[in-house]
Amino acid sequence: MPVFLDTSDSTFEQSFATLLSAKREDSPDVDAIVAEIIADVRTRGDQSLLELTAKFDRLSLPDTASLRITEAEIDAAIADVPAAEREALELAAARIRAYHEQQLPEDKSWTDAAGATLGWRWSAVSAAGLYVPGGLASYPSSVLMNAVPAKVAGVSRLAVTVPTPDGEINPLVLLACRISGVDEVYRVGGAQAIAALAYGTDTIAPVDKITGPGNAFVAAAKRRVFGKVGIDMIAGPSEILVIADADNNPDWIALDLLSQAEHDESAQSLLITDNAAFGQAVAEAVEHRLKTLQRGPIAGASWRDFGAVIVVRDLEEAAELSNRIAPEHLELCVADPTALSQKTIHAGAIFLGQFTPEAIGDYIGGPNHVLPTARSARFSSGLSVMDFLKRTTLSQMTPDALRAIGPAAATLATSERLEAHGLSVLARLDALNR
Ligand SMILES: NC(=O)c1ccc[n+]([C@@H]2O[C@H](COP(=O)([O-])OP(=O)(O)OC[C@H]3O[C@@H](n4cnc5c(N)ncnc54)[C@H](O)[C@@H]3O)[C@@H](O)[C@H]2O)c1
Ligand SMILES: N[C@H](CO)Cc1c[nH]c[nH+]1
Ligand SMILES: [Zn+2]
Repeated sequence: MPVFLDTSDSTFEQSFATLLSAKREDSPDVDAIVAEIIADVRTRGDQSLLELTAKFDRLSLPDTASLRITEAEIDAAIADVPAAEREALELAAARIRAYHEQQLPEDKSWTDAAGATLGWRWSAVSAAGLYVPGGLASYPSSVLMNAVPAKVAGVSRLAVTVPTPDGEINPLVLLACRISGVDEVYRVGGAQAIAALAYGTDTIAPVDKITGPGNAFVAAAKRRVFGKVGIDMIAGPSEILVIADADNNPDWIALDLLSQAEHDESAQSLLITDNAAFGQAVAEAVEHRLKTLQRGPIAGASWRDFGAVIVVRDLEEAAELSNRIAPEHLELCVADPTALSQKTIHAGAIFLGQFTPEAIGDYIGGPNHVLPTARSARFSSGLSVMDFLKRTTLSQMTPDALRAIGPAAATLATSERLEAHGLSVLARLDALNR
């Protein structure tokens, strides 16, 4: 992929199509392994969890009771968390909670002209399961982003599964569980954790909805249990699109692009600018910063590996391209970000103005950082309180309401050749007219 694309070049559409089509599929091998693991957990329950945990996480547990991380173990693990990290996590949780409380929808009920009382009611799923990836890939912030909305929605039982490779766990993950009100934590990972949450074992009671990111085995397992339980989404590699004019600090923009690139070697970081010289300055700043990064998949990499600069004629064209990209994260570093945001309608999350780096949204802003990737922002949204709620419709007829609309129901039932349907209405109408 060339680093620079220009919409006025004749080859632009072809290069842009290549950018859009970059995606990752799970291999059929992974799916076959996952199918076997799920079947084994369904048949052998906790015994299968113990064996798979020993095999994949190199952790031999003495008995099934130790699959659960006890409150005392959590207390011990979080005791030494430095105050600054504890306070930052607490501030993040409070801000995420306050934001998600605003999302709570209202029940509705009204009586229409026929006299029918109609409406709907929201209620939380009874139990939710949250998968937290293990090892270095585990983010305490992601625990908050999943667990807090579940609790705000009113989920009464929230169970977390997290692999503990070689018995190790990030204490901040446990602290985030504690702060956000998680009820149970299990040291189980991979497809076996998803199977246990979906089907239940003697130790892990089944849940109704599973959320949370994970590797290819976790993603394949979530796909397979969907239907038995609800799932949030299958999160792909991170993406960021920055639209910036020349009135920006190239180094700030370079760091924003790198902030998502460092999540994953398949992450994508794009800059759209109406000023070619500014685009060049950002590309140079990226290369410079890359030399100084010590850790992660992009240390030592080149900008060419994960990003591109697209030079456009004007911001109108930038908005059009942005809508075709439908990025997970969209930063608008332009003079009037609000005006531009009204034109950029397909994006998971929008960050307005040069003082709103995307990293604020990852941790502390308040909105959720679990967002649609791989262009799915065209038709879906980030995780929210709504993911843990369902809507039940309500209808109540009076005799007059049944007299008014019942005959039409009976007519439609007859036209669909559903005799009992029609009779269930007509029997009541007969009684009312007697
Ligand atoms: N999108 C996000 O917000 C986000 C956040 C954090 C992590 N992630 C992603 O989560 C993933 C974390 O991956 P991870 O592997 O470190 O942790 P993980 O917890 O997702 O997976 C570990 C588990 O995978 C299973 N596994 C590993 N090899 C296996 C094999 N050969 N056969 C069957 N099962 C096997 C094991 O059960 C192991 O416990 C990464 O892909 C990362 O990008 C995404
Ligand atoms: N940007 C990631 C996916 O949107 C979430 C994250 C967690 N920690 C830091 N960032
Ligand atoms: Zn991030």
